[in-house]
Amino acid sequence: MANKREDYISWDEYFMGVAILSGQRSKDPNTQVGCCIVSQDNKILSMGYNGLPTGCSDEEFPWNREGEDPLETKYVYTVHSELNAILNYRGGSLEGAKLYVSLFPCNECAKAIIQSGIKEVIYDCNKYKGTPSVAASMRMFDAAGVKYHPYKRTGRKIEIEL
Ligand SMILES: Nc1nc(=O)n([C@H]2C[C@H](O)[C@@H](COP(=O)(O)O)O2)cc1CO
Ligand SMILES: [Zn+2]
Repeated sequence: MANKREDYISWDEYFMGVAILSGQRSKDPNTQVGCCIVSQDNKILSMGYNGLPTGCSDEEFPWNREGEDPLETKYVYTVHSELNAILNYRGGSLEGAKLYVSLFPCNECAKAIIQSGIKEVIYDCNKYKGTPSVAASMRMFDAAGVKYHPYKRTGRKIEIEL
C-alpha cells in the first residue's frame, strides 16, 4: 500500500502563497501586495491585490510616489489589497475569518478589517513598521480584539511553470 505524500505545503504556506501570487497581478512598480481571506475552517473566501478601481485605466492614472500635485501620485487612487479582498467577497459575512497579507495593513484597511468581522491577520513583510499608520492599525486591532502575527517563513521554494 502506498504511503501518504509527506512534502505537501502547510495551510499557512498555501494561504500566504496565494496572497503573494495575487500580488503578482499588481501594476504598482514599487510595492506589490496580495491578500487572501480564509474561513475558520480553511476555505478561501476572497483574494485581492493593490490596484486602481474598476474603470480607472492602469495606463492613464499615475504610479508616482512623489510629486508636487497629490493628484499626480498613486496614493489618492489605489485600492489596497486588503480592501480589495474584502470588497471582492460576494458571499455574505466575513465574521470570524482570517486574513493573510504580504504587507502589514495600513490604518484605513485596519478599519475595514475590524468592521468586516475578520478576527486574525497573518502578515509577511512589515516594511512600514514604526510609521503612524502601522501604529494606528496595531492600536485599533488591540482594542478590537483582532489578533495579528507575522507569517513564519519556512524557506520552501516553489517553482511553477506557467
Ligand atoms: N498594507 C498595504 N496594502 C497595500 O495594498 N498597499 C499598497 C498601496 C500602494 O499601491 C503600495 C504602497 O506603495 P509604496 O508607498 O510602498 O510605494 O501598496 C500598501 C500597504 C501598506 O500599508
Ligand atoms: Zn491599506
